[in-house]
Amino acid sequence: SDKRLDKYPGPFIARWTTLYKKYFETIMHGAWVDEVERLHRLYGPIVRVGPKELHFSNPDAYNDIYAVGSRFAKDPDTYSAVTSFLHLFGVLDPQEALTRRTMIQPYFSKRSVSDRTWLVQQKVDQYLDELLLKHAKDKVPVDLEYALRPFFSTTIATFAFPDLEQCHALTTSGLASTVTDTPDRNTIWFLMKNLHPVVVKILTSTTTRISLKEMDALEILAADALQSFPSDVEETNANFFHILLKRSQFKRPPNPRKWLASEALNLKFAGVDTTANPVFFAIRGVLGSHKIWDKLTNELYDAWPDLEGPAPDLVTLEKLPYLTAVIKEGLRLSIGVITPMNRVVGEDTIVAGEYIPARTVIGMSNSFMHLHPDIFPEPHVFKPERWLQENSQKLDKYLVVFSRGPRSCVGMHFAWCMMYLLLANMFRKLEIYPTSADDLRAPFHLRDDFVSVFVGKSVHLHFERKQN
Ligand code: HEM
Repeated sequence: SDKRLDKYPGPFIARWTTLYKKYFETIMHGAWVDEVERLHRLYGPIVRVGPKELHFSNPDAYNDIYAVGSRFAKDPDTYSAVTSFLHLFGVLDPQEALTRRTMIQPYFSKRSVSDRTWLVQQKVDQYLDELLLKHAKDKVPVDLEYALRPFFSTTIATFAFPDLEQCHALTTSGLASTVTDTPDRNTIWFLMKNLHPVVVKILTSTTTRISLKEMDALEILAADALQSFPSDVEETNANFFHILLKRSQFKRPPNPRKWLASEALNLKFAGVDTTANPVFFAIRGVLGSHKIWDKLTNELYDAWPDLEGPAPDLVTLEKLPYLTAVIKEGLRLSIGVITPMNRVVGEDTIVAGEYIPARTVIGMSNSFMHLHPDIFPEPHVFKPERWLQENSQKLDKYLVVFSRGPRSCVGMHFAWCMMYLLLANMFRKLEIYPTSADDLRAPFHLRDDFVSVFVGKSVHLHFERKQN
């Protein structure tokens, strides 16, 4: 036990062992954040939740821990499931991460996303056609909880590799499609974090099998890119690997083929569940209230009166206030990464006005921001209107779904682009028929598996094409 932290209140057992936390993470199926909430009600705004670990609940602490200027490293224990991978997300050291982010960011910049929006629109069109074909009124309804993930998985892969079909080695080996495939659920984080790797491999055999095949495919793509580097491909036509290689010319991580493949695999790990969850909450919330549903469809109708004409571009959609509020509300309720993204204090420091000694592990779950009843009254209710009041802009600083600062999400603009296009097209082009209105308003719970997992009644839908 670390005596320097004795002044912070918390359960006695947590002073001595991390098993207290592990018990809630694993045996209690991801109930750690629920327990932390209970502890804050009992002990106040700073709780000692482990021998070296403090959790904060006051919104002021969030900026101190995560925002611009934060120089804390990621906590090796929290991220142990990913530190053996070669991708950026698994990098703990802030300096190393800074260098690695400059290699990846250009591909996901606002400009680059705007240049590649047509790829997303193409995927949205294909996806809606598929929904209409498979889930028309006389067919089985779609289970929305599972139906969104494949869309994001294919769209992310296509966005990263628009030229996938031109890789001869992949198309002839039949491996090309594994890049766009997705396992049912992307992660079993706490299993990966807390069990021996061999046991994990056996237990997660489906995920592992698909990921391994996908890794093979990505390594072939990587070898291709390495062979043709330096390439004369223009930036707008470049794939993710071309940009990574260009930006890492002078200092490249060792084993470039494996590094590139790992970086690409992580895009799905980082981008599929995280984006599918808010879209699920947005659709569920809109369909759950006729008032909200009407407002959204009217706004979309005004922006896109003639369905025969082209879909509105991203810039137009970004200016639609109600659609934007619907997405923000989806993001807020989904929480994003729900687990406290723990950081290690390098030198003695001040957080939320308190002196914190070096080597302390500190963190704050996004849920303490997104579900704060003083900031978001009736926090569990889907209310786009809360983002549309006078002074609502001040709420934006409490929406921390992409986290903040030097380790915040690099795929943020791309995620917004996918959410705008999918939701606008879905609600403008499709008549949507939920099979049960009650299911849309049933209580739900969020399980912590790093990214939040919805536990509640799913949403089942039929579709028809709107005539105009
Ligand atoms: C709404 C959807 C998304 C949410 C809520 C989200 C949220 C986050 C959060 C909270 C982090 C920081 C994690 C941490 O510190 O442990 C993060 C990192 C990251 N995200 Fe996202 N993300 C989303 C979509 C995406 C997409 C679509 C991509 C790319 C395809 C992406 C790529 C990444 C990468 C590469 C990192 C690692 C950054 C680093 O380690 O410095 N994300 N994301």
